[in-house]
Amino acid sequence: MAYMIKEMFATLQGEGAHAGRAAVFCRFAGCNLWSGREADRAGATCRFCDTHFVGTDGEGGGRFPDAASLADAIAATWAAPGMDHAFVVFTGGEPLLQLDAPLIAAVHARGFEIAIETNGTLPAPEGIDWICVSPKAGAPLVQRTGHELKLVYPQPDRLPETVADLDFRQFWLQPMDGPDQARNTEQAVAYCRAHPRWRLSLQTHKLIGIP
Ligand SMILES: C[S@@+](CC[C@H](N)C(=O)[O-])C[C@H]1O[C@@H](n2cnc3c(N)ncnc32)[C@H](O)[C@@H]1O
Ligand SMILES: Nc1nc2[nH]cc(C(=O)O)c2c(=O)[nH]1
Ligand code: SF4
Ligand SMILES: [Mg+2]
Repeated sequence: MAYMIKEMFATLQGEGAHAGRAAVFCRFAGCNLWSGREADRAGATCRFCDTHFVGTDGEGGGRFPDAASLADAIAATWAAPGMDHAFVVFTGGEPLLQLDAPLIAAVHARGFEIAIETNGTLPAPEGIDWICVSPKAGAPLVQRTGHELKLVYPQPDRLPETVADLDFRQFWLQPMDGPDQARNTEQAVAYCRAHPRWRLSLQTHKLIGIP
């Protein structure tokens, strides 16, 4: 099948357990919780999104006709000289609308470890090495296992208590970026101090001005 990619770039993972690690980010176009149009934001299920994911017009984006062509592009974007610790993060938009077994196999064959950032509303296929689920208020949580759970905070209708006992290795609170970012960060710090299962995830790429 063809894959629609908004953008693809080499950077450091900014968030969560792998923060600071070199990675290719492959951002799929489209999401099931928001159209991506500002006019629709107020009526969307997910209203705080910080990302442009409509279309295929970004740096390194495009329509890739098959898994081999997309995996080749990901390998060409990897910026280090060898494939030691090669790492790709599939994100979006919602990557589980498109990520499938042929693409996982093709990217593994080129030497990558595979991570995903997902809203958890769709089941993840087998073979992903690191699953980060970020539950959203008002959306079903289908993918209830994984490696890290990263909750954007605060979401009054998706409290940390409702997901803290799911089968994940690590639990992160990520302050919601936007007009209340400073207050949201204070509240996330307070929550982590009172509930030590939870760690603070800062969006470090934004702090240092890299993509
Ligand atoms: C843009 S989303 C794409 C992947 C997937 N759709 C998801 O929501 O997990 C990537 C990550 O950014 C987080 N995120 C989106 N908007 C944010 C915001 N305003 N502040 C903090 N984190 C945000 C998401 O919760 C998710 O963990
Ligand atoms: N550097 C960097 N780290 C990230 N971690 C998750 C991101 C995302 O948009 O999914 C992201 C991103 O957009 N850039
Ligand atoms: S689910 Fe993810 S990509 Fe979709 S609107 Fe929400 S944060 Fe953005
Ligand atoms: Mg981002």
